[in-house]
Amino acid sequence: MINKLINKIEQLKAPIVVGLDPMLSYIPDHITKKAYAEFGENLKGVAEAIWQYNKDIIDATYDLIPAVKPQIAMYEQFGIEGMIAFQKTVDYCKEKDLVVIGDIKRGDIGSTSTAYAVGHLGGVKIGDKTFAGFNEDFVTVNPYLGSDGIHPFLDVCKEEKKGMFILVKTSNPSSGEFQDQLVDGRPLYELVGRKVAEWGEAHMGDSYSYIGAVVGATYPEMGKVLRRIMPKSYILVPGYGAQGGKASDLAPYFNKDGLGAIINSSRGIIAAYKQPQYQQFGETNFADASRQAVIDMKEDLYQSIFANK
Ligand SMILES: O=C(O)c1cc(=O)[nH]c(=O)n1[C@@H]1O[C@H](COP(=O)(O)O)[C@@H](O)[C@H]1O
Repeated sequence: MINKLINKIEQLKAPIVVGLDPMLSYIPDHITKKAYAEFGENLKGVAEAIWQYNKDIIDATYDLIPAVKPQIAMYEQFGIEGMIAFQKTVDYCKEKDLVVIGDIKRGDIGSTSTAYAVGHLGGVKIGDKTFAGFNEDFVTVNPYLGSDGIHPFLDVCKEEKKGMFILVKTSNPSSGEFQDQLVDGRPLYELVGRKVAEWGEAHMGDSYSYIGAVVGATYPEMGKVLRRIMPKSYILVPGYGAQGGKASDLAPYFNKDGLGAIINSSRGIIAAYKQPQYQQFGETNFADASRQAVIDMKEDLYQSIFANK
């Protein structure tokens, strides 16, 4: 799957992931009204609205982007109905040939991690048939329980030819509270980065490992160091746009081959119509605003990162 992701990034010249993090407050009235009329003003109605909103955004952007990252919490908050919307979104994106990164941030004791890995990347055998669960292509994984929480994911990734992005240095303001603590004189995130590189070397695609890392766009200095520590790991970079990460800071996340990083934007794309620069699209044409925001992000990254290389 890492080979497919890289091929698509190269083909489209777009190291971009659109984060599908729907919030009820982003969904235009015409969509919620229709969904409520059909399914009621309840969780089923909300889930239908989320699904229709996602579908319109996917239809408007899928030809420009290699990958999407649905964030499971945004669906989980609506209970089982939200999870059905999550599954419909994953399936639809796969129909559109997008690489799907399930942002699930899991990681637990070994036996529990196995269940997470099977549920999201693998399948369960019932009788003589195997049934896939959510069936994403990649997931995000939290390594801070230690390697027994990671190994089950490594095994399932190898078997299913899928991949994962392991949290190394997260984009949020308090990420340093624990991740920057010094261990033998080096920050903890570096130690985790070294482990990601080590796991990655044993799980290589053609040129990059299918074991990647998450490093926030908001910490470019650390991104530079981590790029060197994990040369063969793809870096998923959240924090561009809504969290203040700037394209001009992102060059160090890429390798000399112009590859090695993929930049996520969620609110900046899916709720673009709410931003002043896309106001002219209006609420009705929210998906066209998202398309324009993807085009602008691609240009922004190109000008800042690749134009002078
Ligand atoms: O794993 C992630 O994707 C992630 C890691 C991280 O360090 N920071 C971070 O923001 N994310 C996710 O990336 C997305 C960022 O959303 P926006 O800030 O709206 O672009 C959310 O889904 C976050 O959960």
